[in-house]
Amino acid sequence: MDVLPGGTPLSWVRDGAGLVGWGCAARLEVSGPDRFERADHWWQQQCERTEVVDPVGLPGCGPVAFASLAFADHPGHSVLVVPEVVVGERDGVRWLTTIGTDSVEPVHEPDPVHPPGTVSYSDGQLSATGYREAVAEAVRRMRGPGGLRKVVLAHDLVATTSEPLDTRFLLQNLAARYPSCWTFAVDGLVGATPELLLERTGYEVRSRVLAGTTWPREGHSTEELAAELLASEKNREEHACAAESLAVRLRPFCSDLITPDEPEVLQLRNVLHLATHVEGKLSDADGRAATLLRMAAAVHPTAAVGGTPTPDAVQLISELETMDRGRYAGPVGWLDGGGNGELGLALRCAQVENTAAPGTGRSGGGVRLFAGCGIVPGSDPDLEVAEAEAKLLPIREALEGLH
Ligand SMILES: C=C(O[C@H]1C=CC=C(C(=O)O)[C@@H]1O)C(=O)O
Repeated sequence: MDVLPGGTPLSWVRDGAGLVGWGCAARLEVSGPDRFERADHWWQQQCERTEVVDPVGLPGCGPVAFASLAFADHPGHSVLVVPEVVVGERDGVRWLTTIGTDSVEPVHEPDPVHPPGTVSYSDGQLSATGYREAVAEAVRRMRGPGGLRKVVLAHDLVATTSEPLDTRFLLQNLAARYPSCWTFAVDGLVGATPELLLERTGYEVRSRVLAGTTWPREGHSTEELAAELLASEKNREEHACAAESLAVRLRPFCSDLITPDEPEVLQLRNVLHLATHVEGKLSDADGRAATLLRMAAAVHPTAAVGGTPTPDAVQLISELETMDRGRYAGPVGWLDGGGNGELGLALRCAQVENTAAPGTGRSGGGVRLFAGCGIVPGSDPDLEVAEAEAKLLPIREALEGLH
């Protein structure tokens, strides 16, 4: 991450390993219900046209596309960026890839990272009060007839910085505080997600499904919070919906799929989640295993970000949230030319929109933060507002440079 120049960096880093990139050798923007399919087709074409010299041969070597897909079929656009330069690290091996040009000065002394100055917050398209009402309405509907088991509702918050935002400031702060999360940046969407939608390495596929949350409270030890979370019927129901949705839709691609019966607890600085690790072996019935984007199209949106049943939940999200999620809660990550890649869910993130800082006459920064919560019939709207606040903390603290 330290090698990234300013501008619009690309990142997918966890525990100091992963990929960072910059420059743009090729770019695709797509939208609509067939965005995954079109992105998949485009990437395969790019790879076919590219002559590759790769003496390293690890996943992530050779040409790479950083991808960030819109949550919804409408509205929202999805982006794939093939950087000119990629620096990667995996299993202690470091490499550098240049794409599309010989003239790039690959790794240079990057310009210094600029702090964002003072940060102020204002309501986004859906305020915390509006969010509470949306959650209460969802609970009312779920307690009536209709059969909706779960819906994930989110809201946004706008942060304005007195100085233009240097994305690297956010990336470095997020990676320092959340090393076990995937710190990502693709086309101005920046975050540190704990949730892995799908990882494909050769014929192996993995997922880390998260749903069901608690957060640190005074007078409660981490062990007490974890035990309470595991025993909470409401959180177990939220989690079961999410784990089921992933497993049921991933299974047709696999000759073997292992889904543990019981969730574990994942502990982060700001929250604790119920977590299920799913592992599978891809089948190659037609001589080729499914591509990562094809599988992502089938599993998205899981009930970690959508709900159960999916069509009703997605409809209710668009009715009650009254905001455009953009690429928040969509798949984000990277793909290589060999079919390997990792796609997380774009959570604990913000969309960077550098704008004029109000009243200063200077160019400052604008960032839209997002956080959402799984709502089930047993949800308490006040607690969901507090949970969303806890999920906004990673970006807020990274913006404010808190240690
Ligand atoms: C939708 C978000 O989180 C999801 C992932 C983990 C736990 C969740 C929950 O307990 O509600 C959410 O399903 C978010 O962080 O914006």
